[in-house]
Amino acid sequence: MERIDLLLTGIGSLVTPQGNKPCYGESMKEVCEIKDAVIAIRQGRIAWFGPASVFQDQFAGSQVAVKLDIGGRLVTPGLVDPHTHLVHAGSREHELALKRSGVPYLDILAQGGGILHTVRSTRAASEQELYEKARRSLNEMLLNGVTTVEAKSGYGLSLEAELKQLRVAKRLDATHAVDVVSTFMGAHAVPEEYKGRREAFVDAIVGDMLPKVAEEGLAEFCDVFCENGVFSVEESRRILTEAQRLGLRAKIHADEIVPLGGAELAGEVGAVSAEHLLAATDKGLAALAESGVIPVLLPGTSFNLGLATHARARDMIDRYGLPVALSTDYNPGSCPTESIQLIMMLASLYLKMTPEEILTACTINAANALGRGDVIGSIEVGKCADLAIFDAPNIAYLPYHFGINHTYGVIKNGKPTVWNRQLVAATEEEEAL
Ligand SMILES: N=CN[C@@H](CCC(=O)O)C(=O)O
Ligand SMILES: [Zn+2]
Repeated sequence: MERIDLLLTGIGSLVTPQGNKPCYGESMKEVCEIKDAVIAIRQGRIAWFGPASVFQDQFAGSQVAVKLDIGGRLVTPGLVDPHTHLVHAGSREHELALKRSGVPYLDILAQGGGILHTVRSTRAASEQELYEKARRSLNEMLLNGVTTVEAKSGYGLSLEAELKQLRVAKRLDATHAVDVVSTFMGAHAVPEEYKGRREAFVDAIVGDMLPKVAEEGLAEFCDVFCENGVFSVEESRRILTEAQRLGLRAKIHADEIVPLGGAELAGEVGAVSAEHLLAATDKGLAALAESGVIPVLLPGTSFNLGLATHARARDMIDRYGLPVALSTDYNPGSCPTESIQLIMMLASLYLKMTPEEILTACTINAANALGRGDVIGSIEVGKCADLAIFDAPNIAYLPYHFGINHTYGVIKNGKPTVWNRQLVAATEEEEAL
């Protein structure tokens, strides 16, 4: 083999889904496991992986720049978090007592709290303040084994404030080791100045915000909170269709609280993903399956909202053959956690997903929910060398031993960015310069 930049040896167990495409239904269980493995990395990409004995036989004489012994630990693809509200200011712990006393999420929003509280803080914050806060969250995610994350806007709800959020996400993508994929979500709530003038706000999204976001290349996706009292199916259709016309791909916060028909709309417009889906009907799930829409499930949100029901992952996988993905939904209201490992545990507990399905949902299916299945999400020759190293003997151990961080190391584009549980100094390129 040509020169190897980094050789990872002593991998106790390498576990990965296979291929670039989403894994549908039953195939979510079909992960590949190699014990006593080696991964060779060249120019940030995976050059070879397989059993150590085969490496010894075939490439023993290769020139290796750096060799790292993984010490018998578990290696998986870097985890992908495909649904977060990463960039925002402030927090909402003052709403905790209200929430715990049983006031519903949508009532808090209708009273001007919830998302609208975060909109006020985010509008008041400087770009640098937003950047610093989101950077700390990204560090937490990286320490959890995450190497790519999606970030939605939607706490600006005015042209300037939405652009401000999206510019911060773009800057983070350029400066932080974790890749940040941007989604424009101007349709996250109707802002106070448009109270009683919903149509005018949708006009502003379609007429002012979307064209500017597209022109400045600030987002790849467009998302809408399609929910009772937030945006109707008709309004969501109008926004997403216009976004698609401008080259953005569609995502939908669909059927989170009531079965409004968001899943059906996702199928109709050919959305890349439909997210939440707690209340999705059978018709809605069939529509996802027919159109190849990826369901992104967020068990941290139903858990933290104290709901008695969770998304029907078993039906989605077993009956509809859907390619389920998982995500934190990190946001300051319904799910203030950066911990994808907590989500793995909740997916096991509440969604009854197996460890293999959970790994697939957090890697190749999540990568496809971001349109990146060809470059990340599985350990394949030629793909980005994005890897998570866990202090765990096998993948079942991750949801089993809960409430701690199992990450020992993270390799991003072939470089160690977390090692021995610590961020490596050059994780943020800006600071390294
Ligand atoms: N449901 C809508 N949006 C977010 C919550 C945002 C917030 O409460 O600040 C979600 O996905 O859960
Ligand atoms: Zn969300």
